Amino acid sequence: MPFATSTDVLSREESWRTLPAAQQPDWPDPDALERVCDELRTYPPLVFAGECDNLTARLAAVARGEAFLLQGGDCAETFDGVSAGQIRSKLKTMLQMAAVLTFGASVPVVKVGRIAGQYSKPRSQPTETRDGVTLPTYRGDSVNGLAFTAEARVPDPQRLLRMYNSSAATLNLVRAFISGGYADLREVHSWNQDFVRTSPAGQRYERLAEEIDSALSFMRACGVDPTELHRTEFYTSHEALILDYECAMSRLDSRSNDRYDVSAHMLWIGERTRQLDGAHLEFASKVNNPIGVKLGPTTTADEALSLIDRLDPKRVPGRLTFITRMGAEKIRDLLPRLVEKVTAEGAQVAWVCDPMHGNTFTASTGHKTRSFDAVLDEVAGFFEVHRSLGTHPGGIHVEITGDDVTECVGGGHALVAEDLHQRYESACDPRLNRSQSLDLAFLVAEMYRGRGTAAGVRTVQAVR
Ligand SMILES: O=C[C@H](O)[C@H](O)COP(=O)(O)O
Ligand SMILES: C=C(OP(=O)(O)O)C(=O)O
Ligand SMILES: [Mn+2]
Repeated sequence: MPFATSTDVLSREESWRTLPAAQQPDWPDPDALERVCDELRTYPPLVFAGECDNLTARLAAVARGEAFLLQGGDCAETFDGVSAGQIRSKLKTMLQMAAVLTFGASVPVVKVGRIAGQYSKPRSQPTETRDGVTLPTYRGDSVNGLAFTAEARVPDPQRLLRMYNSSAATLNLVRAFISGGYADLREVHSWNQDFVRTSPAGQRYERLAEEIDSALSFMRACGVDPTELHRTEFYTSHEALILDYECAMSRLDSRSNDRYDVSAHMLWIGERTRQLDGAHLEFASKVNNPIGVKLGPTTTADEALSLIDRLDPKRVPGRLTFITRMGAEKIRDLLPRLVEKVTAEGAQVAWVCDPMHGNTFTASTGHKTRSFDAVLDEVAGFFEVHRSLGTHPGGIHVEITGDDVTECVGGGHALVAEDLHQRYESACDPRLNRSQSLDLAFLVAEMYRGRGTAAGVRTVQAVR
């Protein structure tokens, strides 16, 4: 029995409750919330502390420059999205992107989904107005409903139980796919079956899959068929936003007596909740999972150093990942100073680029969107900065889906604003669809190999 569940022990670790917690729901009935949290505290962990430590070790390799992080998935998972088809299609897209990056860039890829727990959303505005009616904003399925009705928008703590159950069901299927052979590299063609004929990205992928096949056949012919090729690791992550939930899901590991948030392998703190004197940092500082922090364009180098002191005082490589999301127009100006100061201080963090959240805009049609070119440009800027400083561009953090949605403009099919209404299905931010995601993976692999400057990669894209 790896975890102690005594509430006496748990209550010692609630120091975050004395600090201001941004972006928390206005739960109408605090007693109902408390009853839900009491119940969550009795539930089994979704992940095991040892798995979190394994991910820390993988992220340490990223920080040392020996591996690349691919972190991706929905902006907001939904309870309705917990179906075999949708889970398989998200996993498939991540596996295809990882195959492209591993083979195309010759680097081990650490795969982390925004999955099995990404149900809570921070928002820019507390309310939303449509046709003169003002209601509280949607804060993710863990809090309230997306439907624009007064009833749906009331925060309901019962949803936190559904978050746990939906996370468990999703994770169960992900684990089954991973251990049952679906993620075996020998399946590299089958992930593409429903895709290859219809899409240039699918056709390009098919050619790469053939090369992987040849390489595997060559290795087998040489008598080498290492089991590592048939085993894949896949980890889960989400934003640690609703602290009552995350705290109720924290447990002591009986092996080490260390505390872990067992709702996911990795947690990150968002741009809107990373205040140095706030509750989210306090909570994250008390759990041993690998932690990410989003760094937006207002982040100062001193803030970055203070974040390291708070979250990684022992300087454990792999513990802390900085996920920068500056915007394509700002990254080349703002990132160098952060990286320089952090590097000079001697802290070994993993640097990862989120090219989505600094590049959101409202299209002429009223849809919240992102342009594939801006996404690509931010990644290119990220590579340029790290290359010029001699530091490691450690990965990408992206909002993607396995479905053929029309949420971001540009990419291989050159979607335009007028296309967005066709399949705009995101509950929150616009995601890259499957073919845009694969396009991105190919271009990132080129940048990683050093062949792709920003301009060069844009030319490759234009002539395809
Ligand atoms: O994904 C995240 C945030 O919730 C989102 O970017 C905020 O979007 P908003 O400006 O629509 O609230
Ligand atoms: C809210 C998000 O990002 P950020 O905190 O960077 O705005 C997100 O990742 O969905
Ligand atoms: Mn988002």
